[in-house]
Amino acid sequence: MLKANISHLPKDHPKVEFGRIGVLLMNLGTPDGTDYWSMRRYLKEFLSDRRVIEVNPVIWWVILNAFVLTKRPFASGEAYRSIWNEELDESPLRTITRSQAEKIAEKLSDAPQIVVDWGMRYGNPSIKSRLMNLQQQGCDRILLFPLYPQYSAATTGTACDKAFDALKQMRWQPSVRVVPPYYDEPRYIEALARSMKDSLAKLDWEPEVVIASFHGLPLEYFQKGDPYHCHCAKTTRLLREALGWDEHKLRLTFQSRFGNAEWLQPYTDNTIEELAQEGVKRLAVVTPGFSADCVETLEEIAMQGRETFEEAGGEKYALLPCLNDTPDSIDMLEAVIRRELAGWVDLDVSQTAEQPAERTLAASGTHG
Ligand SMILES: C=CC1=C(C)c2cc3[nH]c(cc4nc(cc5[nH]c(cc1n2)c(C)c5CCC(=O)O)C(CCC(=O)O)=C4C)c(C)c3C=C
Ligand SMILES: [Fe+2]
Ligand SMILES: [Fe+2]
Repeated sequence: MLKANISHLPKDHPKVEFGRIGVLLMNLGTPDGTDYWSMRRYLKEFLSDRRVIEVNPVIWWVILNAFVLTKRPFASGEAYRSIWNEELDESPLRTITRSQAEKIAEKLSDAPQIVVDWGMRYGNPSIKSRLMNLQQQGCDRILLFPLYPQYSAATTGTACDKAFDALKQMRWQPSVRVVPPYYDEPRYIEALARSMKDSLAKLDWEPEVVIASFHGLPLEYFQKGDPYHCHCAKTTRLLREALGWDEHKLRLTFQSRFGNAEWLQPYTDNTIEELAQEGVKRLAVVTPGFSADCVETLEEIAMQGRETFEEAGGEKYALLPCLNDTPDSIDMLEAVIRRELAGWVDLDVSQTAEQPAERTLAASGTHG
């Protein structure tokens, strides 16, 4: 640990230590509780984000306050209650993200100058509070790691905005790097494929079809140039190749629609229903775009999805878990971090992640 030369400063000037490197995992966020006011506070912050809702802000303000925030907190609160981690009184997303940070920190203990922390774009712990904390611990270089394999302005973009907003208020800013989206990293695809095989092996039945369901996005955002759809398509194509499956066995769909506009298609709920109506009896769903299980996977896919499938005539249904804090997932995240820290710290790089061999300069709009 280096000590700054502050001999020219007054005696009561705070002691300044620097030389540490911060790694900040950033995920979406989560309410502090499932009651109306906790839900409302969380949804208000989320749905006031102009990266998430791109409609006219004045019109949206009226709709949000008059309609959405009077009803949605009740429905969302119920969904969160059905998956809440009662033991720790928090949402699964928060439990898993914290565990990911703790496990990564342990794996990086060969470099004691690295400090790993985690923060949420909406709700707590806020990205700003964690950045300040890292700085107070002596981090003058910080690696921001948005935990979204596929880039979207509505997730990765806004998480980085929030970090940069905090940096804007600092006199002495740390140097910052951002981990790129990892949708086509070989280690991510391999981890997904292995995790799927393990989960499928635990079932006493074999699915006829597996759906790869990603969080949706309004179609208009894609038309304006958001690469999210292409990243999802490429992840799915690489996953098919890794599993040796074709387009009928592993289908790409999009879930969690909000509002009345058209979103990316095909829709997960409609696909689940159509497959059952077409006579598919055994169906599994995997959600590769979520780095951790959350309300969108545990409630919408595991519970609502099952109901949809069974009501339409399906018999066997399973949600395959996200990568979460499994050893494979932590190894993959650690490898990406080690690679991205190159030049900042002299790390054992035998464990770093290889860059995808085939990532090329693709034209925007190129599909998977
Ligand atoms: C209203 C527009 C929304 C857009 C656009 C959107 C994009 C988007 N979201 C994720 C990942 C997650 N979203 C989660 C919850 C969630 N998402 C929206 C709305 C939009 N998301 C809402 C209103 C909610 C809250 C729950 C609800 O009321 O339905 C979560 C789960 C958080 C948790 O605590 O469990 C995740 C993760 C992505 C990847 C994405 C765009 C690509
Ligand atoms: Fe969302
Ligand atoms: Fe695309």
